[in-house]
Amino acid sequence: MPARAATPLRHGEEPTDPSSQPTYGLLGKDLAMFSEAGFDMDKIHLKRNAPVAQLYEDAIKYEGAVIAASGALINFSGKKTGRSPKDKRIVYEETSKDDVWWGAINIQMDEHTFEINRERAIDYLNTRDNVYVFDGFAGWDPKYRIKVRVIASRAYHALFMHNMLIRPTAKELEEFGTPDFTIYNAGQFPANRFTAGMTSQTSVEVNFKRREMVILGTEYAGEMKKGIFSVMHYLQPVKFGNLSLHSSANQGPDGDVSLFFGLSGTGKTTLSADPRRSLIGDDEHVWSDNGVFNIEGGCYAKCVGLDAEKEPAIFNAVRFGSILENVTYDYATREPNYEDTGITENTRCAYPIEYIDNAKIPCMANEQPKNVIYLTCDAFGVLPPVSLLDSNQAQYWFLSGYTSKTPGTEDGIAEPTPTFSTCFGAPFIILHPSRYASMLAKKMEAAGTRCWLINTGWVGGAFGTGKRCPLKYTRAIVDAVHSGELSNAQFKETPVFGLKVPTKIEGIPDDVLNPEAAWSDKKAYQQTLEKLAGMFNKAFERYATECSPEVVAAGPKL
Ligand SMILES: Nc1ncnc2c1ncn2[C@@H]1O[C@H](COP(=O)(O)OP(=O)(O)O)[C@@H](O)[C@H]1O
Ligand SMILES: C=C(OP(=O)(O)O)C(=O)O
Ligand SMILES: [Ca+2]
Ligand SMILES: [Mn+2]
Repeated sequence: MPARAATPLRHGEEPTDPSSQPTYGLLGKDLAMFSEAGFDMDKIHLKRNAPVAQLYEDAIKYEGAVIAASGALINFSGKKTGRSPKDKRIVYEETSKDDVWWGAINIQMDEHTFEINRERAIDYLNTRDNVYVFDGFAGWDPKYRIKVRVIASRAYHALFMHNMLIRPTAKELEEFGTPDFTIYNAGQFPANRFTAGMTSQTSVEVNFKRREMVILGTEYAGEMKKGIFSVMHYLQPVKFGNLSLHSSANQGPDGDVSLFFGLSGTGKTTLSADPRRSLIGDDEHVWSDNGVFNIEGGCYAKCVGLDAEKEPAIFNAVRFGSILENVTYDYATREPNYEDTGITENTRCAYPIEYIDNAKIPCMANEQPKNVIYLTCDAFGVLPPVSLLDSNQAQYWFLSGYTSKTPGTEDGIAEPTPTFSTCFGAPFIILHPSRYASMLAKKMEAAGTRCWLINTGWVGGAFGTGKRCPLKYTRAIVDAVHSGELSNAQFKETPVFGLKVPTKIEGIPDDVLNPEAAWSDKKAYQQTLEKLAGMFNKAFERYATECSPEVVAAGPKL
């Protein structure tokens, strides 16, 4: 932690010279940078890397935040409580245009429109009394990390990125210099719908040439962390030859590393917080020649139904410094109500990674992953809770990215919605999926990594009739992967999908392991299975020319 001011303050006092404090002020050379960017430095009160308590006080004073019984800060993100993928754009410019996979995920924006929106964001920030800056790093490996600057209108957004980026030491902050990437977050201030190319009041846009991101018309804090993830999904492969991963990662007592891929809400954060293993990170990683490193300095857990018994590590991370987003609370006790989905089902908590007891700091491992786990949330309830994939299947399932979108994580999603989210994170990829997939296949082959498919979604019937696979069973399956029990198991191949399913796992009822047995209506099971297989075949058509015939053949057979 950086040093604090030497002069003790009395109640209500502000430091007379905030710039004398390394954690708070700005040096002369930094100030010039802000003036050049268009900030009205005579007018706004710019707070850089402000102390956590100061951000609390400002969020309470100006934004209506409250303090929860455990000391966490409860905040609300306003109208938007999930990401807005339809409003995300990438600037079309000569330095990156040949690498970007243009289309519905990476929607083009022209340079001029970006500049209009950037100016609009800065003009809005100039109308504020307080503007918050957080300078930090993305990427724990010093060789591959980038310097990120966040400029925001809300204290809660600064605290969020304080938690989610890697916090600099006082010395690193003093020597920070020019950032590699800057986010201008104007929060609630809308885009102008009459600006060419704007289709709504929300705009989240990335410009690789200017190394900037602009956010207008959404206060959902997740846009910032996933925005930096998109930046890393471009920079790591293109500039460093590294593979960026939408996965969590942890490490066992013998050093073995596991990666858990999965779209939002499938279980990356929950399953990687494991008392028997140290946590490397819950969401965004990079696989380099040296091993695996986390991009972030914190975690962003879903809070719906959060329970002290079932998820103790996450429950106990909700304390002073953590941000609860869109969680309601009891007025008298200030206890959060994790059952209430009145605002959104996508309630969240953002906390620094060291709030998890067995976090591995620095968050990296000089080991090639031994196990890769694909988490799929199958809303049809026909995929087995666990199966072993061979290398062709591993590539096929990664490109397919079959899962479901969970309620609330994206604007407009109200119930689990089946989707093919390539690379288990389509909204965040920048390059063509086959570039990530072929890097992954090479790395897994070189390291002899095993690949498992785990269905954290429905069992015994589809969403509506079946139930979500109980967490205790999924945890038992993950334990069986790590203990080696599953490597030595007997497997049986399923019809249609050709998945190798273990015939027995300690602690898991046989009818859970075998989805057909779990469905009471066998005919409905068969029909649903075939329907899903048809969806796979259709979805894979677009990748058929991008991979080998063996990979294409690893799909379902009807
Ligand atoms: N079998 C299961 N496996 C994993 N998560 C489950 C399971 N059943 C219910 N859940 C719930 O689903 C959610 C998973 O969310 P999370 O771990 O935050 O996903 P991600 O990190 O991939 O976005 C949590 O609220 C968790 O309690
Ligand atoms: C934060 C998000 O995802 P995840 O649950 O993967 O962290 C998100 O999709 O907005
Ligand atoms: Ca101005
Ligand atoms: Mn997560």
